[in-house]
Amino acid sequence: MIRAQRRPVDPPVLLSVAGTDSGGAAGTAADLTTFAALGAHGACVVTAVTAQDTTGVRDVHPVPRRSVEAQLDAVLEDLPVAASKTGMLGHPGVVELVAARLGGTRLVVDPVLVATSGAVLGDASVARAYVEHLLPVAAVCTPNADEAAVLLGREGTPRDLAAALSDLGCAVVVTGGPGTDPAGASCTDWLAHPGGPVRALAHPAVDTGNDHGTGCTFSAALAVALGHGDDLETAVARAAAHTVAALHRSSGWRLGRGRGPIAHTHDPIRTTGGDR
Ligand SMILES: Nc1ncnc2c1ncn2[C@@H]1O[C@H](COP(=O)(O)OP(=O)(O)O)[C@@H](O)[C@H]1O
Ligand SMILES: Cc1ncc(COP(=O)(O)O)c(N)n1
Repeated sequence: MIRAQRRPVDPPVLLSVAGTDSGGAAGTAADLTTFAALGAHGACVVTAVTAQDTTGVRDVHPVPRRSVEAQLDAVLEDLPVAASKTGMLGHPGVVELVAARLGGTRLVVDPVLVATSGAVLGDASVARAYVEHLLPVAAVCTPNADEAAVLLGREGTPRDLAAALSDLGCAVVVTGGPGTDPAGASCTDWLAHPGGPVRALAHPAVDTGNDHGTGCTFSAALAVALGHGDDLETAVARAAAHTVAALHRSSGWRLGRGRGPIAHTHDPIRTTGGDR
C-alpha cells in the first residue's frame, strides 16, 4: 500500500535586494548563502553588477531601474516573502522604488555606501534618499559608524549616531568591528529604538583579516531571524552569533590578496582521500 506522504514544511522566503560581488564575498553572494545556511529560501533582486575582488572594486554597472522594478514585481507577485534586506542600491531612484514596494514590511536596510576597500558604492544623493525615503519605512537599519555619520551629515559617538538615526522612524543597529575596543577583544553594536534608550550589545572579537562581506552577512542573518518572528533584540543577538561563527570559520583562510571573504559555508565537505 502506498501511504500518502505528508507535505514537507515550506522554508521561509527571504528577499535580498543588493549588488553582486564577482569575488563572491559580499552583496548577493553573502545574502543568498547566509539565507541558505539558516534554512531559508533566498530570492534576489540585483541592483548593480560590480567587478570586485578581495582588494577592491574595479567597475560598477548599475542595473536600470525598470529592470530592478521588474525583478521586484516577479518576486513579490509570486512568493510569500517573510522578510527582506537591502544592500547596495546604488541610485536614489532605486532607493525610492524599494521604499514604495517594501516599506512597512519586515525590512532590514543595510545602507551600503562605502566598501571595506574604500570604494564608494553610494554617493551623497543615495545617502539623502535613504534618509528621506527608506529609513522612515524600514523595520531596522544597520549602518557601521562611518555610514551612520554620512547619513546624518555629521560625526558623533556610535551611541549618539544610533539615537539620532532612530529619530527618522526605524530601529537602528550601528555596528562596530574590533576597532570599537582599544584592546581588540570585543565588538560593540549599538541598538536604538525610536524614542527609546540605546543599548550597547558586546560580543567577543575574532582576530581575522578575512572580513569582506561581514556587514552583508550580519544584516542577512538579521532578516532571517525577523522573518522567523524573533523580536529585534533576539534577532540582533542571533545575527551577531552567526556572524562571529562565520568569521571564526574563515579566520585561517588564505583566499585572495586582500581582505578575504567571511565564510559562507556551513559544515564543509572534506576530502577524505577515499579508501587509501
Ligand atoms: N572581527 C570581528 N569579530 C567579531 N565580530 C565582528 C568583527 N567584525 C565585525 N563584527 C560584527 O559583524 C557585524 C557587522 O559589522 P561591521 O563589520 O561593522 O559591518 P560592515 O561590514 O558594514 O562594516 C557586527 O555585529 C559586528 O560587531
Ligand atoms: C556589491 C557589494 N555590496 C556590499 C558591499 C559591502 O561589503 P564590505 O563592507 O564587506 O566591502 C560590497 N563590497 N559590494
